[in-house]
Amino acid sequence: MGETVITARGLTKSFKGFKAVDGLDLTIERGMIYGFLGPNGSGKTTAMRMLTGLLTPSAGTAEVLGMSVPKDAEALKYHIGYMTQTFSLYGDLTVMENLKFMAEIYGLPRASQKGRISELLERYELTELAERFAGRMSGGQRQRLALAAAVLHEPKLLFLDEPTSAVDPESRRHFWEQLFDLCDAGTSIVVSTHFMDEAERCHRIAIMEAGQKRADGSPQQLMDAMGASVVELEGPTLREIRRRLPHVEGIVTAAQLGARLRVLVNKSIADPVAFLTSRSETEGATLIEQVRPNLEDVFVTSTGEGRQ
Ligand SMILES: Nc1ncnc2c1ncn2[C@@H]1O[C@H](COP(=O)(O)OP(=O)(O)OP(=O)(O)O)[C@@H](O)[C@H]1O
Repeated sequence: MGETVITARGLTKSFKGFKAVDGLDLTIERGMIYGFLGPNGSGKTTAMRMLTGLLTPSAGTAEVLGMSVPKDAEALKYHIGYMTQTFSLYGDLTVMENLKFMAEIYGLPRASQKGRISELLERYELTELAERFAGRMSGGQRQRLALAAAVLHEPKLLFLDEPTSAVDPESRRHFWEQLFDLCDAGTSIVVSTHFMDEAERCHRIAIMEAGQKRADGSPQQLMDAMGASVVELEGPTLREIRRRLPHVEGIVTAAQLGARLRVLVNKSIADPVAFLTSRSETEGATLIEQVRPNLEDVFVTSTGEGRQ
């Protein structure tokens, strides 16, 4: 096993008796992009805020970069970067002023500030925008500025809370390339998302639901270990089949995707295609074939909708 950057045991946060994060165990290794995948309210932000030392856990322990949080939060802040869900820089300061301000906050030596800021302006395509007020920038530009600010002090560990929720797919792809560059240069990254395609890019993910971790592993491991087979059906009567199937024992879920019905069949059924073909509920189907699982299937089988 590699060096560990985060270890959490039983991490819990209650707000007036409501457990936003409930007994979270985590082991995150260095050099990894680790994703929290979960719907709104599943506890991703709360977990991150505890791991950055900003929020005191109600129970459990966490060690981040060898420091105990929240006790060592002050020292930890110089070694981590945190990009929050909402833009946290100053709209009425320019790009340059924002970065200079952050450089002061992080205590970057004056002599190296200028060089580091120009390097980041260049890397994140902000040089031309240096005098623009941050409040006047597009979603994608703001996101690049927020990332530049979060890595100004060359943190060893970077937390990104739903970083691409407000940007278009092209900017999102570009942003992920930048994350892989950072990762390649030795930065470990923890990122939260509710996008499946984004989670699929992570080296490892935790699937979160109602404050608890439902699954943990690489996307491939999770797909391989899934407790269901995936079968797709075609035919003119898909909506009827869709209505009938959920009542059949052994069917986990059925959902239409374009011209196909995607059906998750419990792994206990050895030949899912033969099983579905023999059922009267699939009458009218012109094609029944097994396909490869994707992360959304894993998500469905490990969260409330599909858990047995
Ligand atoms: N300060 C707080 N006081 C009370 N309840 C809170 C507080 N912070 C979070 N919660 C609740 O805890 C739950 C988890 O919230 P959290 O923001 O961690 O989820 P999330 O997965 O990050 O979702 P989102 O994407 O919406 O931020 C939610 O039900 C939320 O309303």
